[in-house]
Amino acid sequence: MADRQTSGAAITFQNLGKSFDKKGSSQVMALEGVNLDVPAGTITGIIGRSGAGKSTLLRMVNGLEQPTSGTVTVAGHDVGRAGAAELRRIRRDVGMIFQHFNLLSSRTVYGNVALPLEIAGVPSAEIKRRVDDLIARVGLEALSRRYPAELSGGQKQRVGIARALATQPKVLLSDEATSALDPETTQTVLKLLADINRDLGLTILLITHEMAVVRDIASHVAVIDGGRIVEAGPTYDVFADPKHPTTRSFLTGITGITLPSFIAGRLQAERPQGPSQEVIRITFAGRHATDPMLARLTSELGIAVNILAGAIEEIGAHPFGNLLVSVEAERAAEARAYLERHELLTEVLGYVG
Ligand SMILES: Nc1ncnc2c1ncn2[C@@H]1O[C@H](COP(=O)(O)OP(=O)(O)OP(=O)(O)O)[C@@H](O)[C@H]1O
Repeated sequence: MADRQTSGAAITFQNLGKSFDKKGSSQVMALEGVNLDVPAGTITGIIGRSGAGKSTLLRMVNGLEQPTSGTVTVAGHDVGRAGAAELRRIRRDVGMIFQHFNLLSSRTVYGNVALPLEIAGVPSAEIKRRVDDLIARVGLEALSRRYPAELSGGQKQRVGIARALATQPKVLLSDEATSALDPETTQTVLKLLADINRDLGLTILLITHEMAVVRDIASHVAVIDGGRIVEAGPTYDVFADPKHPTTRSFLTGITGITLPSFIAGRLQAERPQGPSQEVIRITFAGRHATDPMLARLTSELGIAVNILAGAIEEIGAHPFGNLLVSVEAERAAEARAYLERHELLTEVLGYVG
């Protein structure tokens, strides 16, 4: 994860709004009152559910959409007010990669990466030098004569990344770039993006609906919900102390820990009659992440806790973990209140009789 000194904002959204005309009379407010600084040199993640406004926000950065109100500033340029020539300059400074790669099927790997340079009128010897360099940077030297149809998804995205870097941009926009990839390939592409961020000092603004992507590479995060930024800051701070329900719900599922099948098969949503256990997910973060809270729950309140599954990992060198536990349903509310008082997050998953 990038954790570098930053020098000001690479992108600033100021009081940004965007509405679309809908068929009939009403309007869709895709974005409203968005204020956000994307610090230069960071990898910043924008996370939100489908329809939250992520793509619209991203598309404003390179002028593919115009704001209805407010401004987007990229490296000092007001994108919404830029004339044609200034917009061309901005677009050279802002590369973009896509979920479905958007490669030209009739061009080879080399041809796809060369395209932006051909359009910019770069001399062919210079194009060859730069394209060879870029293809090496993304590890595709052996495949430069292949066509997109002959590549895996991860290889196609590497071509997309090389092409986006061709004009030596200051900012790279990533539109769900790993959403179509399997988990292993996702990791290799995220690692490549992190390397590029570190080596080139490039600012990366990525949109995603997966908190795991944010956890893995973003030093900063903004959570978008219903067209508004509901929470933003350094990733660890947001993970350690999420304020908004949307952030909390994104966080609870990210470790991928699942209940053992003997419990999952018996889990019911309503508390049954008679003695039962409440199954709870506990998210550990912040200053209490490593405290022996469950032992204290038992010794201070006399509530026994059964551990069902768990994992602790690091986010930006800080501990962050999830535990699935069960406690006697009768005393579960008391147990959850105790844990919440000590700044742990709890979520009721169900009951077993
Ligand atoms: N060109 C358009 N015309 C009309 N409405 C639009 C247009 N583009 C987006 N919208 C609407 O704006 C809202 C935000 O859409 P947007 O595509 O930015 O969301 P998103 O968070 O990127 O969603 P997803 O993850 O599904 O791509 C949605 O209600 C969408 O229907």
